[in-house]
Amino acid sequence: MRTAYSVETVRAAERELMARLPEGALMQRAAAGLAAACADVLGRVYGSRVVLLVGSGDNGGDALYAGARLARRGAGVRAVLLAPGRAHAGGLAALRRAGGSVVSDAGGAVGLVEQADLVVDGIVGIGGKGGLREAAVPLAEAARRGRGVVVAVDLPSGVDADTGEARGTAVRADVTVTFGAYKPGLLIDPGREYAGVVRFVDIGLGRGLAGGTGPAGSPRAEALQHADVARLLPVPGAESDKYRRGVVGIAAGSARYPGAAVLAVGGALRGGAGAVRYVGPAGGAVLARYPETLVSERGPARAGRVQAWVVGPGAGDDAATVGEVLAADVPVLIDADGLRLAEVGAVRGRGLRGVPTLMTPHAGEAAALLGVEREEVESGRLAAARELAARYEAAVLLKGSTTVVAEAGGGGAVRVNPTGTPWLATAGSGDVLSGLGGSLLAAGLSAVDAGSVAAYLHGLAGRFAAEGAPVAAEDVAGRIAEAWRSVVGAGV
Ligand SMILES: NC(=O)C1=CN([C@@H]2O[C@H](COP(=O)(O)OP(=O)(O)OC[C@H]3O[C@@H](n4cnc5c(N)ncnc54)[C@H](O)[C@@H]3O)[C@@H](O)[C@H]2O)[C@@H](O)CC1
Ligand SMILES: [K+]
Repeated sequence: MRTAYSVETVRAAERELMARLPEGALMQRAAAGLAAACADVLGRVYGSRVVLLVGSGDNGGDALYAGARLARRGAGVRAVLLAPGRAHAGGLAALRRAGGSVVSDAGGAVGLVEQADLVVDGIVGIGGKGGLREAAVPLAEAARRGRGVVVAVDLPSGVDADTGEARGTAVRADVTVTFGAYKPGLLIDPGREYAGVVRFVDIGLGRGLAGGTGPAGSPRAEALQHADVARLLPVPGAESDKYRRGVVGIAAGSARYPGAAVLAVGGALRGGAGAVRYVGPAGGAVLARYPETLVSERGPARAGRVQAWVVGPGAGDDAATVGEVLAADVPVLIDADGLRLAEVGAVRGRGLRGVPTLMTPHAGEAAALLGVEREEVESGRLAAARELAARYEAAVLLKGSTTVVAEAGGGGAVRVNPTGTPWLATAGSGDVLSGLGGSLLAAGLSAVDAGSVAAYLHGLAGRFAAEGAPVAAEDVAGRIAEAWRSVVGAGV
């Protein structure tokens, strides 16, 4: 599991560690890791042109000390000071001693940045408030246009460490070297995208973080890795028959949208449930594609036993079916039209009774439910998912460039999916995901586990299907088994 901690928690752990170490030791650890990463991306340090963008805090200090190390190895290092007079004094002296030089006119440094082999972004780190200040914007833009590699110190300047929000311009890094702990903003878009490849440098915070208690001490975001997913996947025992493996009911599709039902069933069949029961007006289309489906002519309440329901994909305006499904005392996944048709009170009531519900909106649907603009959800995914999870007392999987999963009530760490691909933004791909998630719910996974495992497999399947080209939702469904095998094959 890759875990990310809030700034507050990281700071507390740093304080605890600093009290036990000689002054400046932590910064030296950070700078050594940063310099090593810079040397790696440069390949050849000697003779390379390095420009440091240096702000007024310790983030700039890290950049200056790392710059000194590179200068000692023969790089030409120049530091552009965004706040001359407030730059880290020790770091500045170290750089000068190592033969580096200082440029105090930030405005005149654009050309230098464009021509550099390496630009080190030490403008702000976890102490950053708001977006990049005005003076830094032309430099961030020059770094992006320029020919060199951009390495961000701790996190790309302009990105909010706790949320991944980027207000206005932010530095676009190729590599981010982060210290002590991942920050949520490195796992969640848009921050994740600005960060590029994230390299972790252990500065010894582990004990402070692990010892933290209460909400401040626990991780704020976590990303499953192969081994975590492998542990969560349902495995049929020798004595399992199809009913013990769970039956998932799919109440989806309409005369107008039969395809949504077919895709949801396609996802569900690959998700580990023993059988898939379909309820709705698209039974003919479903059977034509998946003859193994148990098709019922009756409504959800009389369709026969299921261990979980999926309701909503392509459901049109069938509020009665949504209400019937929500009244069942089994886990329910609500997607697409179902989200609009589900009454808040009915969903909350389930949560308060302890019956799991997983809602799977994309940003537009989440915005409609929250009564805000879509952009607001996209730029603050973590907050939006938590807010919905609190309002509905349900787990919320917010689909998008980074899919995030918040637990019912909105507290706890938010799961962030690391496997997505932009090619998954294709019609019907969400229907496959909902079937897959429902199947995992029926197999007994909790709402958060079912959602995050479904997103993980779906993302991997999407990557396998796409291989750099557009992909159809059917193709994604068809590669889920391969994704499953690759996760299990990686070993636990
Ligand atoms: N505290 C520690 O023990 C360690 C800190 N480290 C580094 O220190 C960083 C945190 O240092 P600081 O707490 O000094 O904070 P930062 O260096 O992140 O930024 C704070 C400074 O930037 C200014 N500032 C805030 N928002 C700004 C904005 N939007 N644009 C421009 N300037 C802005 C503030 O006035 C303040 O002077 C970490 O991100 C990490 O890089 C590392 O050296 C490891 C050890
Ligand atoms: K930075």
